[in-house]
Amino acid sequence: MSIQPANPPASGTAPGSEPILQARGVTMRFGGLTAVDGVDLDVAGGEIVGLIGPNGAGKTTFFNCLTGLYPPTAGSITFRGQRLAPKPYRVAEAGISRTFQNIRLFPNMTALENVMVGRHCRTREGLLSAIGRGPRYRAAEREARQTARELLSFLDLDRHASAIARSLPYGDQRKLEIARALASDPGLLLLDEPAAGMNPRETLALRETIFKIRQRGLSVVVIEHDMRFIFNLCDRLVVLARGRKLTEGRPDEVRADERVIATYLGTAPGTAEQEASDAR
Ligand SMILES: Nc1ncnc2c1ncn2[C@@H]1O[C@H](COP(=O)(O)OP(=O)(O)OP(=O)(O)O)[C@@H](O)[C@H]1O
Repeated sequence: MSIQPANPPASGTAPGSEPILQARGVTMRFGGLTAVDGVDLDVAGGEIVGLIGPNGAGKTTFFNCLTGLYPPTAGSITFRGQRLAPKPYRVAEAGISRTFQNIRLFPNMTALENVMVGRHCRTREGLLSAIGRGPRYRAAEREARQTARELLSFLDLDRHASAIARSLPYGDQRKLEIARALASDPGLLLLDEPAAGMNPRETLALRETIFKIRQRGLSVVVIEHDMRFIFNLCDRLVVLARGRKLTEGRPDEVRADERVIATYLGTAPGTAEQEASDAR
């Protein structure tokens, strides 16, 4: 008997297919400190992967390497078969987008404008076109606005379209960051502690949102300290400790791994049913 996942990936992008992301031997040294030490990571199309580990394990540094914010000291990153140049705008153009641990919205712009900014790397209009505001510029602007509206609606934020970003409730600001990251039309979304500061109801809604994102055909890698959230979300978990990969596997495998329990978990995370009950 086969067990159907509760939220199967979009058709044609089943986990186990050719990886869209391949990171090999990624290493990042800061002076004498090796923050990330020879980490490999494969992510399949439509897969949701959790990156967990104690504080200082190197999770965010690894994200920073994947997104070109830090050129890794060693190793390579290949996305959709192309080796990535370690430059954030190149990585965004290639189709990897991210959110940050601390919210990085433009606080005094509206929600709609924040998402439109995220569309920028997909518009071809240069400075002269922008100054002249010719027909091509206006068409690109119209397209960006339409995409931004669609994404606000996808994340159930349409009522906030004209609101100034900093005035939004905290959970909605986090969702707005995701909308902005989706505006660049990525194939892979990296979320750095998306549930931080959320209440149980918001966390549960976030899980559903990430499943919906996967249904659009994206792969997602999530860093998160909320163990119940991450164990009930991911197809696969990768555990980092002191910059190295301690282990990886399905949530049930990782949950039972003695080293993970000793290094990080302490006790087993709660079930999806407990999560739903807390949110009520
Ligand atoms: N720019 C930097 N310069 C020097 N050291 C850094 C830098 N960024 C991170 N580190 C160090 O690298 C190590 C890994 O940090 P990192 O933030 O990647 O861990 P993390 O697993 O994301 O932790 P947390 O869960 O607390 O966010 C830490 O010892 C940190 O102090």
